[in-house]
Amino acid sequence: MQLYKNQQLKVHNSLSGKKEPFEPINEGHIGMYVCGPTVYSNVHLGNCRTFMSFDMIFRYFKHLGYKVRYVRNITDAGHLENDADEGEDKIAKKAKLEQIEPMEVVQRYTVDFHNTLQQFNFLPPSIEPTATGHIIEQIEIIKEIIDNGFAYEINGSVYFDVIKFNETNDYGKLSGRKLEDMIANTRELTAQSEKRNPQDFALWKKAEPQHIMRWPSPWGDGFPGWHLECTAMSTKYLGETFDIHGGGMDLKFPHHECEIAQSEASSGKSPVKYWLHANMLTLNGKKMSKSTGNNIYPSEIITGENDILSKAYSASVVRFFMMQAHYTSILDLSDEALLASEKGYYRLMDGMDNVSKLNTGASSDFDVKSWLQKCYDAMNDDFNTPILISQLFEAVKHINLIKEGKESITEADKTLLQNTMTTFVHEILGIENQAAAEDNSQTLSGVVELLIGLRNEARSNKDFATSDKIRDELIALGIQLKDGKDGTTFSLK
Ligand SMILES: Nc1ncnc2c1ncn2[C@@H]1O[C@H](COP(=O)(O)OP(=O)(O)OP(=O)(O)O)[C@@H](O)[C@H]1O
Ligand SMILES: [Zn+2]
Repeated sequence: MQLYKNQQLKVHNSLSGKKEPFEPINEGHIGMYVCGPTVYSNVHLGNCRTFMSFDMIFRYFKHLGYKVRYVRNITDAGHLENDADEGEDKIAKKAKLEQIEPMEVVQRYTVDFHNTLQQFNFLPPSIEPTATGHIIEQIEIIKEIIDNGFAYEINGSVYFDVIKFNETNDYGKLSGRKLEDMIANTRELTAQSEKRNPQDFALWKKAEPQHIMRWPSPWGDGFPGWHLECTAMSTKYLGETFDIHGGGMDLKFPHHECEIAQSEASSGKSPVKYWLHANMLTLNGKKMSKSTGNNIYPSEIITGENDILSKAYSASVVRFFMMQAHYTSILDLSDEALLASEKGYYRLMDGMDNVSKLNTGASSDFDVKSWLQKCYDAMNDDFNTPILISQLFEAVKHINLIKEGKESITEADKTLLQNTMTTFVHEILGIENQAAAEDNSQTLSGVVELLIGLRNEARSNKDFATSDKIRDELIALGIQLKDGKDGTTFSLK
């Protein structure tokens, strides 16, 4: 795709609070980091919404022709139960509860995360680093921050000195908070706290003897602070200053504020040009959240096994529902909203099926080129997917009128319309045609059954060269045949 289409692309930068023209640091290239999940439990639909917003953004950048390096991490250590650097490590706590190794917890929920995202047709990120794989990098950053005078060691732990940092830098510029207000509003330090000030945050925590996830460091055995992990992994793969940092709104403070402070205190540079924040999915008007139990899991929606919704909804319908809201708006999940999305989804898929069957004429009543521009205008206005979808329905309206013979379209416009619909719906919004996918899988089953029949015939004729050839070539295509007493079955590898 030609780069001219992004000339007007604007993105909402949380740092300035404004929509700004998007200009990458290196022409034609984009570095994007998104905070990944802490893998201590199954991802709920709220988590999925944030990752889906950035999947759509990743897809659009790729479509515009950028070379994108998209880094989304896995937090597999160091995320404590609360923001005050107190409480247990979320993963260690779960491991104790289930009487398994912390790394078994990590593996179990990383697999769940990947499976869930695959169901929703996500593209994999370019790099998916883990926090525990980057301990050395984190220790190096802590040393720099200490050397620059912005952190102190106490009792085997290292804390970031927020008050010292704020003397020369602005702590709070992302979240719009003022340190004086934070100090005024903070409760007194608890007696057992070793921090100099309640606003200080942990870069490194000393591991108590019973803490399993521990690494050696210049300050003794311990583990890294959650905020530091993202600084280490983003700068390692994207550089000291990169284009986009994303995450849910709930991470703006303290997590992202601390990331800025850590970078400024180590490299002296502001780490990110554009901070993008996705808004929350709510249920009954409240944020979906693991800790409060106010949530629904994707598998519960797809199977319909839940007490909240009246029926099951497919992953494609759920994705369509999410894309109908702007990524910076709150979205509430309800049966009515999903039912409406389901109707809309099928109307859109029918429209797309009908385009190819349209009769063409000498002129067009539908100005496809200016419609196409409106689709780009919507996406270039801070990825406005609801406006884009209203444009897609505008096209469906014309498709139906052309089908009924009330309007006409030229062959060239029909091709452009068909290609544009496919591009925006499948490639950019990532919405699949569920029925077509099911049809394809039925066709595949039919073809494999036919080959199994031919192989059986060859075997009964003692033509083993042919029967082995069919089996081996299917294996090469990723299809495994299994002979049992009830006949031959197949599975996809
Ligand atoms: N209700 C929600 N809607 C949208 N995004 C959410 C929601 N809840 C969490 N997220 C996002 O999911 C991502 C993964 O976060 P993480 O694994 O740390 O979840 P969490 O904070 O433990 O979840 P929870 O808030 O449910 O306890 C983060 O980017 C976070 O902003
Ligand atoms: Zn992060």
